[in-house]
Amino acid sequence: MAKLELLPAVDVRDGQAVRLVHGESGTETSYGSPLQAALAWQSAGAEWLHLVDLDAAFGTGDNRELISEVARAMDIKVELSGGIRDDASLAAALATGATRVNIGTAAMEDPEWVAKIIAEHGDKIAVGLDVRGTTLRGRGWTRDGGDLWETLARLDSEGCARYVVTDIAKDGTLQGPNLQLLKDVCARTDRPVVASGGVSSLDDLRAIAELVPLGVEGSIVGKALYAKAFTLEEALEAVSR
Ligand SMILES: O=C(O)c1ccccc1N[C@@H]1O[C@H](COP(=O)(O)O)[C@@H](O)[C@H]1O
Repeated sequence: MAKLELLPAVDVRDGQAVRLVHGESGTETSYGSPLQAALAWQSAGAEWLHLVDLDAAFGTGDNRELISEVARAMDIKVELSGGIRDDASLAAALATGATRVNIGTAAMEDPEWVAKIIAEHGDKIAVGLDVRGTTLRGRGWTRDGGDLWETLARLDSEGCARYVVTDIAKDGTLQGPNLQLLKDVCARTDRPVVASGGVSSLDDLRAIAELVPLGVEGSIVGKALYAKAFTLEEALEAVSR
């Protein structure tokens, strides 16, 4: 059976690595230098880094130069998110050498552009399905963006290669992932799914790994690593068999 990929997260706000609760602005806990965090995950054996420009996602500026510095310093694969909504921001994101980029708001607000970039860039484009219940949320998760299932069907028909599925109610809470949501998404698409939100323990990761045969390819891990609930080495070991 394929093993679950792990993507430790580095979310950047105002130049710092932070974690949010439910993705809400103002709930930041700061963890210092994004580059140091990213290098630490790489040294611990990560094969992927999930790198997010939160200011770009919230529309409160951007950390573009710092994000680029971090992405370029990595020898591992990078998934880049936050504020990628037009040709200029996509070009800047791809120019960092990121393995793939993750599109959130634009998939709801600018479907024609997203269909175009999926056609042009194939599996370099993932779409972030960030949901409360089954309602998508965009613009820093502050605005409703339509129905999950309608959007998933549309993106599937346009050839979207991969989805990053976040249950906002779980994100940053250490309350465990929404396994039912992941199963439901996998039942409606044959594209790989990356799980995001709520991982609190090695058992949570083992439970997500049980979904690999259904189509879950990876899991983002954020707060649990920063809170030292387990080490990345332990997490990689837990999902390696
Ligand atoms: O990761 C978070 O905690 C987060 C919180 C609030 C907003 C966005 C967040 N993360 C990432 O940003 C993209 C969406 O960015 P955009 O809508 O395309 O600008 C989302 O998919 C998450 O990867």
